[in-house]
Amino acid sequence: MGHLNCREKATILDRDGIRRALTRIAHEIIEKNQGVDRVVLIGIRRRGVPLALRLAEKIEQIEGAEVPVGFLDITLYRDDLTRLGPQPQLSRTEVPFPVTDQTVILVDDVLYTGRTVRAALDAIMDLGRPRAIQLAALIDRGHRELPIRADYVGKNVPTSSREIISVQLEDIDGQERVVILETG
Ligand SMILES: O=P(O)(O)OC[C@H]1O[C@H](OP(=O)(O)OP(=O)(O)O)[C@H](O)[C@@H]1O
Ligand SMILES: O=c1cc[nH]c(=O)[nH]1
Repeated sequence: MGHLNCREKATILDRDGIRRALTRIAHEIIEKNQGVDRVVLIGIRRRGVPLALRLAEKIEQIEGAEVPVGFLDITLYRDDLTRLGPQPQLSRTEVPFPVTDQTVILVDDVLYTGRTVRAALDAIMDLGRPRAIQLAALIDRGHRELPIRADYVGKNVPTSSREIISVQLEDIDGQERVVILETG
């Protein structure tokens, strides 16, 4: 990733680590929901998308049931971009199934302040009335600014605010790892 003036500090997860974390989360999703009847996955672009697809694949392998996967691009909903004014259109959003009465599992790579998730909740509420919304994050790095927590976490990583978590996935980045970068 193109983070300027960043020093790589440590690898948090390698390829196997990411795979194992997703396998565990897939099992936890099935257990918490007593199966996946009326469960749908929605990945937040960009890296929540391949993560949601991988979870769906694992759930199908474990449970033998297909779980619908949708995608949400919430950039225009972020409450720190209000200078742009109201935007009538969500770009590249695809949720081709009803969310009403479904348990929606939001999937993202990093949970930080919680602002992206708050915006995603707004976007989902605009689509219908889910039975419940749960959150899966590959990395929870702390520093929440809103009362939001994840139901499923790949790895909790205590960070300072000068650090950046960089999730790199084969599908987008050509390699598979999670690293911690130090800025400044
Ligand atoms: O909890 P938050 O403070 O909202 O941070 C988490 C979000 O930040 C990242 O996206 P970012 O906007 O950096 O874009 P990217 O996915 O292109 O890196 C990450 O993918 C999460 O969606
Ligand atoms: O460290 C961070 C914070 C937000 N989003 C990321 O991808 N990394």
